[in-house]
Amino acid sequence: MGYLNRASKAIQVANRIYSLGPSHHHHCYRLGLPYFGSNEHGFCSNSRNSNRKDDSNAIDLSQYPTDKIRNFSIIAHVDHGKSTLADRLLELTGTIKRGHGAQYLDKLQVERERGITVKAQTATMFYDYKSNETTKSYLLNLVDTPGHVDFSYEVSRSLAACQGALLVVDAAQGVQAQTVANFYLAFESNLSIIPIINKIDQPTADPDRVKSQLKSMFDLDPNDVLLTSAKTGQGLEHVIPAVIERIPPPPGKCDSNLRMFLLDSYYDEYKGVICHVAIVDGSLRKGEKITSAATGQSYDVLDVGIMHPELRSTGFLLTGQVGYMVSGMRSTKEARVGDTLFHNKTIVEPLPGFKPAKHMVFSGLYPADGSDFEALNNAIERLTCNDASVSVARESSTALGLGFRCGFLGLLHMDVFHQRLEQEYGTHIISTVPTVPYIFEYSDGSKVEVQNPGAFTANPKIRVVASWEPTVLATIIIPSEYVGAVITLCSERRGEQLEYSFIDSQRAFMKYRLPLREIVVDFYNELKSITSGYASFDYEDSEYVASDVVKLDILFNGQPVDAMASIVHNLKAQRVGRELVDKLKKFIDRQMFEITIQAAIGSKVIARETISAMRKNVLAKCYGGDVTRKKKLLEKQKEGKKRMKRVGSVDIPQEAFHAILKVG
Ligand SMILES: Nc1nc2c(ncn2[C@@H]2O[C@H](COP(=O)(O)OP(=O)(O)OP(=O)(O)O)[C@@H](O)[C@H]2O)c(=O)[nH]1
Repeated sequence: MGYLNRASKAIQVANRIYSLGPSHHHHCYRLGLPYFGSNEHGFCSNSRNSNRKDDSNAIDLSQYPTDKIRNFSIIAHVDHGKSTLADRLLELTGTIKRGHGAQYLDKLQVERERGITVKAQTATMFYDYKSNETTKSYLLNLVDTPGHVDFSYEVSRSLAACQGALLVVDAAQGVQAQTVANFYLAFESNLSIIPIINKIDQPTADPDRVKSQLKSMFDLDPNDVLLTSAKTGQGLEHVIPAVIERIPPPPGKCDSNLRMFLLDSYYDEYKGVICHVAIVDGSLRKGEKITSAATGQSYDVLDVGIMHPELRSTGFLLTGQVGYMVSGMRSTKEARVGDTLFHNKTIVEPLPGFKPAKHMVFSGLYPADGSDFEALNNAIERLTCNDASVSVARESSTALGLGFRCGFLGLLHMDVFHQRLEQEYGTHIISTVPTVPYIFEYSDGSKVEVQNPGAFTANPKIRVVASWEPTVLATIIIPSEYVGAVITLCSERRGEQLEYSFIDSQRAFMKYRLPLREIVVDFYNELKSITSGYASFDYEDSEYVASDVVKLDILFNGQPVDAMASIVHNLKAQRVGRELVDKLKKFIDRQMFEITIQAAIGSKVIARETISAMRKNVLAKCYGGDVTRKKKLLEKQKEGKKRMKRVGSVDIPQEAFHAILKVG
């Protein structure tokens, strides 16, 4: 986990949540770097100098025409060391002090716990490059990217502002699934790729083997490969010279009208929406008026600058530069990633934008205690300010009351969102079984997309005649001895093998088409466990395929719990129904009356369990009259009650809702 994520995210989080007082971030605003005034005719020449030479902190961006700029990204499989490498490059260029990264404001709790990077960040560095006896100063923009599959949209977003990428591969682990996925993202975007074999200090490092993998899989010349250890510093001195020599400068035209690409945005309590932008053509200055190609909305540019790595106001940004802009947008929803922004009253061709983030996993979120609806509403609103990739719609459930249906990019994205709601906003939530969007066709020819199985009720007049489910194309790389186990797992999950080959004598490469539904629940953990942790896995969205799916209802004392309904493949319905009922039984305490739990498809019951009546008395465990213990126990019971949901007359604990996530 690197400085970039830690610093920028932590600042946002700290300001919003922990009220730490003035942060580095605001300090930087106060430094108020000089504003160079306006110039109608381009800043492309390096003729402009700072008019405030007395300010040693001044950064004069006009000294950096496009040929002195390099924009690049670091891409890698999770844990191959890209954040550590990014930190080292920031240190090497004096952007942060050595060791500063580790001591800097903490990163998000979820990131710390899960060891993943949630959001990509950008930093500008300056480097004096000596070649042929002359020294020239370069401006380098490093765009950090997250590693996890759920966030691959962030990878493609960051690549749009780059002309090159460092492809980092662990010297011991070699090419892994996300190395393949990231390589192709970069390759398809026509980026210059600099292969780096990192962690060469490890005793198990085998750089020659990794070099031949890179050659055979991606046709990368072994002579072009850099060998580094981001830990010991070995080989790092060659990285920036390679960036300058091998990556082309940004291609934009400085004498054209402004075309600015919106890379990302986040919400800052004090400044409002802060946009990360790349200036493709022309230049942008504070005080100008700009318009969004996507919405037609106009804004005043209130502040412009670079991330160095904190926000440093520079008053303008020139062709090819990457930085931030504050423009009085009220919510990150106005800042559409991939949007083109241009000066008012100019006519420009919008840049090719991105596909909007595609929501692949949906789940209902309800307050564990019904009265906390407003608190949950507030928390979700604030959290989505910084994660516009979550879709939110209100819904209500007979079992759970008022709540929200949220769409996520993947299961990890969903988990992270849930965890942040609880950790950062102190909300207690009940989340329903995650589901993927299915398409149903009725006998009258109409089609519906179903994101919420609970709300999908059969209409006796029009029958369902066909159904489709989304699939993914999965890449799996494993040591050859695990091939059999992986093939078994994939066929249990209804996968279709598309490719099977060997990367080298020890590693197999497989491509599968798998129903998204089958990987949403616990696929990755299972894959890891049957391969002793050696499998690497990545996937991309693919088409919908026809599939025989049915709605499975769960009923308590004859009453369906809409939040527990799911859509499952017909062939698996029997088994899933049985497992759900068995599992639920374990979570329901005996109550004053008998409880029946049933799984049903339409009116056909496929599994049934009963819990006989008995009053559970927590105090029975207390011998004698220890008052404090008694009190504690009662408190605990009260706490437990809060997390119960009453369906009809049956109390269902939150754990029961969570437990059923794992079935399927
Ligand atoms: N031995 C050794 N360990 C390294 C080196 N570079 C990074 N690491 C360690 O490898 C682990 C993963 O490094 P990160 O930089 O967090 O990896 P990442 O690719 O950024 O991971 P995500 O941000 O989670 O995608 C950390 O424990 C690092 O300390 C290296 O050159 N040698």
